[in-house]
Amino acid sequence: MPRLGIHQDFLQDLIRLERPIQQKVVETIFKFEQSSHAGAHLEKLSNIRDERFKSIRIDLKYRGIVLAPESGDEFMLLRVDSHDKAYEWVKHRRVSVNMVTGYMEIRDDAIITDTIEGLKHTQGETTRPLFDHISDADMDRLGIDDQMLKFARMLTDVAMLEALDGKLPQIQYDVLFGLAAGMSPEEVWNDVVGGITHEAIDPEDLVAATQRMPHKVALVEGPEELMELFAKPFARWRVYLHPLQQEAAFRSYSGPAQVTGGPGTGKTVVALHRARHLARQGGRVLLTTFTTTLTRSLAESLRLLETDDEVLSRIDVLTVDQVARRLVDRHMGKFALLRGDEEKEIWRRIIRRRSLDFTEKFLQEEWRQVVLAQEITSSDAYLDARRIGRGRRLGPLQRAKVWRAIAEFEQELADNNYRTFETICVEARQVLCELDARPYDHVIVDEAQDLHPVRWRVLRDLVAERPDDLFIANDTHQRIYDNRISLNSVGIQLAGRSTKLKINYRTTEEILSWSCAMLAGEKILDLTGQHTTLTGCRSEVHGAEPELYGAPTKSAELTHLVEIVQGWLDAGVRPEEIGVAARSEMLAQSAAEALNRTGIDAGYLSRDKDGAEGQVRATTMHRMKGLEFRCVAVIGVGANQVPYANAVTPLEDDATAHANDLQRERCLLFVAGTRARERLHISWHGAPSPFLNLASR
Ligand SMILES: Nc1ncnc2c1ncn2[C@@H]1O[C@H](COP(=O)(O)OP(=O)(O)OP(=O)(O)O)[C@@H](O)[C@H]1O
Repeated sequence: MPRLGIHQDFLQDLIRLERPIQQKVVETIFKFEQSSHAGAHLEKLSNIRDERFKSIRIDLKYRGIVLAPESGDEFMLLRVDSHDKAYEWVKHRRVSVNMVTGYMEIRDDAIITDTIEGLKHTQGETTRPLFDHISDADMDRLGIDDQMLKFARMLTDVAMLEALDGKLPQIQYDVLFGLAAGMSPEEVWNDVVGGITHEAIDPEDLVAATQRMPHKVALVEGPEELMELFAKPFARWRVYLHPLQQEAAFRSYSGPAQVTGGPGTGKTVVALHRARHLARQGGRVLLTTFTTTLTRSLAESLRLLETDDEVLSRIDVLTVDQVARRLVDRHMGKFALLRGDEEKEIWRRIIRRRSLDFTEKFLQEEWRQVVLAQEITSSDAYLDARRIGRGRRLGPLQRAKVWRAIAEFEQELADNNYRTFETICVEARQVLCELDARPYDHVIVDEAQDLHPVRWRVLRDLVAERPDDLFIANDTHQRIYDNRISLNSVGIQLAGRSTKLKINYRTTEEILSWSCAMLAGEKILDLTGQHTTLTGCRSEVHGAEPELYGAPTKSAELTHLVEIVQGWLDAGVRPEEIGVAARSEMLAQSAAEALNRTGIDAGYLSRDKDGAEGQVRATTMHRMKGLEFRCVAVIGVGANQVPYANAVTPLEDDATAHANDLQRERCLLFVAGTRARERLHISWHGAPSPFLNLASR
């Protein structure tokens, strides 16, 4: 039976077709696949450059362009358009096989030849060629063929290259784009070309070329799946993975491994595919992340990816705290969870009783960031402990006083059978030590950059040390809490098992580069303690520049927000595709109220509550982490709100902590901005945040 696949590079055009035409495309594809003789559906085209292109009738007016190899049953749908436009598109197109990657490529031959001719006449002596630092040998090694080399050598600026996007063979375009963006040939090789085929390449064998690139061709299973692909283009990740994503998700690792990459590069997608892959092989998998909001979103995506209940039943999607709590509940009996306000009250009592010159926030953090993080259980160990980034310096006497306060706090927890999330984790490890077998075969962690060391230790103990035990998706540029750890310190050695993704699939290049500028110059460390950067992280989609707006007052800012959101809704964006983020809960709630007052249905996203269908989502910047929206408004980005003064240690108390806190606030704004797929609106009242000046410089 013939099969008609869809090439990913052309899917976007199919998605833009009107719904009734999409429906007819679906019917055509399935009629084609059910026929015993595919040729009967295909029509020969005259006066075209490459006769392997055929046409298929969609209806009276529309035609599809199909690539039909000389032999075999695998066909590929490339384009659907009105009769004349479809013909115009295919007239000068040529298909070839790249002699380095072995992949099939399609180009508009006429436009490339004409451009080369045109450039011959316009070239000045003084303009420096764009690629004069790249040798022919490197170009050849990266798969640039003769025609493209001629073209590349004539370019003097990247805009000339971008003008031909969609007309050039896609991977060669990406190679040139990467080199023009300053990537070295090695980086381009690793990131774009992604490997070399060791088979002999036959330039005429399109079937073999197509088989080498399964990630580029979707063979959809049935009409429903295809219609869904059209309706939810952002679910494309289910069928197409970049070769690096593919490699990271399906490889077998000899121990813990990680996938890193800037925002929107598909780390969560890799984590989801890996969870399914390991569960399909029979493993018990924990897919875990930071917040319950994120576990709900992961569970939803997982159900899109896998429909087999038996496979799904082998994957638990839980936060680390939920897993730890289950273990402690089951094996240690009931306890009372200490609420945040109750904990503060205990610290306050201790401070009063002991007449201490510390705030309850300081003691709380000292307990979490030093004592629990380093598993300190004695006064001597605390006196010797490293307190990097803890703000206020403590002399020996003060340390002794703090330790007494902490010991009293821990005693009070024990006496009253109280637990905090962190102490539950500590006890969960004791439970795990005594179990005969570990509960999971594989643990997959998403948004791992923010986990506290006590949670990392639980994760380490949930699975025995074995191949494919831990898989960690993270981006430390998006670290928004105070947990700077090195994995080595919690017994997790990556030993180079690491993949870095660079193509952003979520955000436009305009939004991405604006957001990245906010972190320029910041020294960010990865989970192994090495310096990491966002260099090379890029998007291939372009759109509007982020909009910035300063209002005189908070109420004027909210009025403007309502207008912006209304504008997006009027343009056809669905309410749940709009996110509003603020630094404080209060402002995010005010935004939801302001929208509701004008008749726009908006809901506040909290720990326990997602927004409902048909509602604009408003929430804190923290809670935006890991989510995405078509349009995002980040509000309250004023000098008095971002950075948030209470979250920043004064410079005079501790310069390191001060710098760390400022960096974290910057990362927070970066996270909020990079949630936007198409439109980003940033506003403030009063003076703008100093971070914005830096970002727009
Ligand atoms: N191979 C792909 N093809 C098409 N879309 C993709 C692909 N990989 C990821 N995406 C889409 O890109 C967006 C971002 O993916 P994902 O959330 O996995 O990125 P991330 O790296 O985890 O992001 P962040 O760190 O910012 O939370 C999603 O809409 C996802 O569906």
